[in-house]
Amino acid sequence: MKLLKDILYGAGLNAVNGSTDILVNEIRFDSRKVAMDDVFVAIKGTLTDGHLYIQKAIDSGAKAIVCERFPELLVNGVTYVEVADGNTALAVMASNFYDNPSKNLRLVGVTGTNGKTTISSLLYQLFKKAGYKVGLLSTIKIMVDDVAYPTSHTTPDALTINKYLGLMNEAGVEFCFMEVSSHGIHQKRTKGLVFEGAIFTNLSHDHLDYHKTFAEYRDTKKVLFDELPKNAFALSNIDDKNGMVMLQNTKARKYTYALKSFANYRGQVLEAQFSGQLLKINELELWSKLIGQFNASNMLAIYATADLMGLETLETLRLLSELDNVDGRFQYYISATKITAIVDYAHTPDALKNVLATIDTLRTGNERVITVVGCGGDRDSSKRPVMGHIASEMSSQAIFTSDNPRSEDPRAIIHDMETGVEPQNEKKILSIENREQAIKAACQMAESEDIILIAGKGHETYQETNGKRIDFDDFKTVKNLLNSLNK
Ligand SMILES: CC(=O)N[C@H]1[C@@H](OP(=O)(O)OP(=O)(O)OC[C@H]2O[C@@H](n3ccc(=O)[nH]c3=O)[C@H](O)[C@@H]2O)O[C@H](CO)[C@@H](O)[C@@H]1O[C@H](C)C(=O)N[C@@H](C)C(=O)N[C@H](CCC(=O)O)C(=O)O
Ligand SMILES: Nc1ncnc2c1ncn2[C@@H]1O[C@H](COP(=O)(O)OP(=O)(O)OP(=O)(O)O)[C@@H](O)[C@H]1O
Ligand SMILES: N[C@H](CCC[C@H](N)C(=O)O)C(=O)O
Ligand SMILES: [Mg+2]
Repeated sequence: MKLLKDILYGAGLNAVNGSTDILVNEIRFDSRKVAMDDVFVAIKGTLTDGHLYIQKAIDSGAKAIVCERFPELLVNGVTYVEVADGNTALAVMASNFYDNPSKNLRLVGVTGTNGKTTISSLLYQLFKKAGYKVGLLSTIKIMVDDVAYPTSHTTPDALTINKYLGLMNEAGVEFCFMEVSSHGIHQKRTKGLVFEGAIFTNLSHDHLDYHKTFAEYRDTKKVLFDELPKNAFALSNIDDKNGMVMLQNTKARKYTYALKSFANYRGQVLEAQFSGQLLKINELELWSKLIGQFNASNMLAIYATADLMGLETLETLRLLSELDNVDGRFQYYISATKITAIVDYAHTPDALKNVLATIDTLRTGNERVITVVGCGGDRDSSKRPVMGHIASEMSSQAIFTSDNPRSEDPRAIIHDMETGVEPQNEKKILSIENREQAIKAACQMAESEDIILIAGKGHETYQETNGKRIDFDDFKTVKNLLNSLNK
């Protein structure tokens, strides 16, 4: 139990009705989860408005309500607190509730369209290898040092974030790396966290269903940098045209990294092969098992962060060369007949283009590239024709299929992808709604030395249709199919 007035410290109160000198049990923002003596925070959402459920929360035992406007009828014995913004109040309250755990961590946030999971997971691995206790909040999982927890979001809600940061405090964790998604920033899930640094990777087409315009999407990401304290570091990829924009208004110390332009941390690919690449970072050389220009950029961001956080240079280079790819990011399997199957989480046009360009640089002869790809339902539909175009243009054969159709008709999603295919590429495409059948068709078509790319789902172990998740794993599926087809 905690005192309501302590939890509310800094939450931006406009008005109070009732006493805040009361003990409350838990903070809840979903009336369906409220129990006796909880405080309920009403949030205006995208589908509904938490203010509609205030009475329900009280009926379930809430003894305090935090909201943006008081209901018409106030219930005796319940404390009502009016705040300017429900999401901000929730984040501040969550931080107070768990004793402001971010203050006791060296916390770094990673934002950008692509590369967040790769960079934060590899930073976690790097600092672990260097002997520290480390935390991670990523799309794939949450790590409290060695203990893994499942997660449903890239950047979870503020209560979940602070709960895990609190567990990290208890476990003696010193460093924590977290992905900061644009939804997370927009919904203030990270508000009030004390960051030691922030990293910007890149910005390309995604989530325009939610943010409406590219400028709004960019400005949302920028908020992470605008809110950094003076002693923090702001590290940005200036190969990206929005890299400098991120640094424009920050009070933090500014650092840049780039493969193509002059920057504090400059990188260059000296040599590339399937098993890895040799990079030059400033005047030093680094071997990386991760390949592709985009991973050279990721390695540069990781090296720079380690440097800014005080890790010793030569030790960093040695440990970086040992790091393995993250699950579902360019994860490959070579079959008995030398067909290479690559599973990659490319679910944006830019990522798909990059991964296909990387595959192209690794081709040594006439190998064919067969791409299996779909686009998510209930997500930005404007990326579908663009991804359809890229897959058909950059592959020898593209098979369009389903990738978490959610509430949408999978055939309609595939149709959206098909509209992006140029007439000259039409003969290169095939549409197979069932993802397993699509992968099977790719395996049947492939011959020795050919490359199969299965894009979009990466580490995911499910296919989501109409709110139901069935087990599905691209990597296991392709491996089993290649074996059972004696390929
Ligand atoms: C679009 C979006 O981001 N939605 C998030 C948002 O939900 P919402 O705005 O839809 O909420 P709502 O359903 O309108 O409800 C409003 C409020 O009423 C409350 N409510 C609702 C019903 C009821 O009976 N009682 C009640 O109290 C809800 O708990 C909520 O507080 O707030 C919820 C709580 O934090 C999130 O779980 C939810 O994520 C949904 C499930 C989601 O799919 N989000 C994705 C798009 C997302 O956030 N993705 C990013 C990654 C993107 C990337 O990296 O590419 C992420 O960080 O994971
Ligand atoms: N720096 C980068 N630039 C462009 N593409 C990248 C970069 N890093 C990774 N990718 C591509 O994007 C895909 C997703 O990478 P990753 O999971 O690291 O991104 P993310 O930002 O965490 O994505 P999400 O928004 O889903 O959390 C990878 O599988 C790869 O194809
Ligand atoms: N973080 C991204 C992941 C997309 C992954 C793809 N497999 C899909 O389901 O659309 C999102 O929630 O939009
Ligand atoms: Mg991620």
